[in-house]
Amino acid sequence: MAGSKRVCPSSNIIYYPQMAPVVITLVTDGARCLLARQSSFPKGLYSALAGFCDIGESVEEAVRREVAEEVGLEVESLQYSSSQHWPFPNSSLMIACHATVKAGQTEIQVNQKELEAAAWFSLDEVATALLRKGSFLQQQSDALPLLLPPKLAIAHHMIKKWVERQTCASLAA
Ligand SMILES: NC(=O)C1=CN([C@@H]2O[C@H](COP(=O)(O)OP(=O)(O)OC[C@H]3O[C@@H](n4cnc5c(N)ncnc54)[C@H](OP(=O)(O)O)[C@@H]3O)[C@@H](O)[C@H]2O)C=CC1
Repeated sequence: MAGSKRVCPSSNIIYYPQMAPVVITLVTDGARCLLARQSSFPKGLYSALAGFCDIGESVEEAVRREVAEEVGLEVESLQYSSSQHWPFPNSSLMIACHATVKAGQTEIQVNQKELEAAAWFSLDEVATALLRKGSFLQQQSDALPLLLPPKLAIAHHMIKKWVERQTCASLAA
């Protein structure tokens, strides 16, 4: 709510709600997109790379740092996509970007402290995963295909946008 604040009745100090900026990046090498998972994710679920911005960083710097830290890749170019308020664990402003790495420099080095796995996925694999019917929770089972974040998450919409762009590009080619 705009203008939210609390005033301490004894000191009159005003406290405004805090919000943490988070960059979330969908990395592509031009043909594939990079998705990653943490061990805390439901089985089979992969998402875009996310991380809290550090103090003093621009969005561009945060994207480049997070991609380098989490998967050891250098971002060649990046483009802002969209944003979302995200209430978990505390209020975050998710800032979504699409990033491209150089075609010849795509070897992933997974940072095991942050991620359980990361991999490149083809347009077919991601498009098929997006089309799967049924709720996200109902899809959890032992033999799992690729699962993607639910529609309420900005990650879902970034992945969908990438599939749409790639599909248009491949039809035009
Ligand atoms: N809406 C969407 O589509 C998606 C949203 N997200 C959200 O993005 C956020 C970041 O993702 P991810 O890095 O994977 O998250 P994690 O929950 O893995 O957080 C990583 C670590 O960042 C540190 N940290 C730095 N600043 C903060 C802060 N202001 N608040 C909390 N922790 C902080 C904490 O480390 P320490 O405890 O060592 O201080 C934390 O454990 C999460 O809130 C996640 O829910 C992620 C993916 C998709």
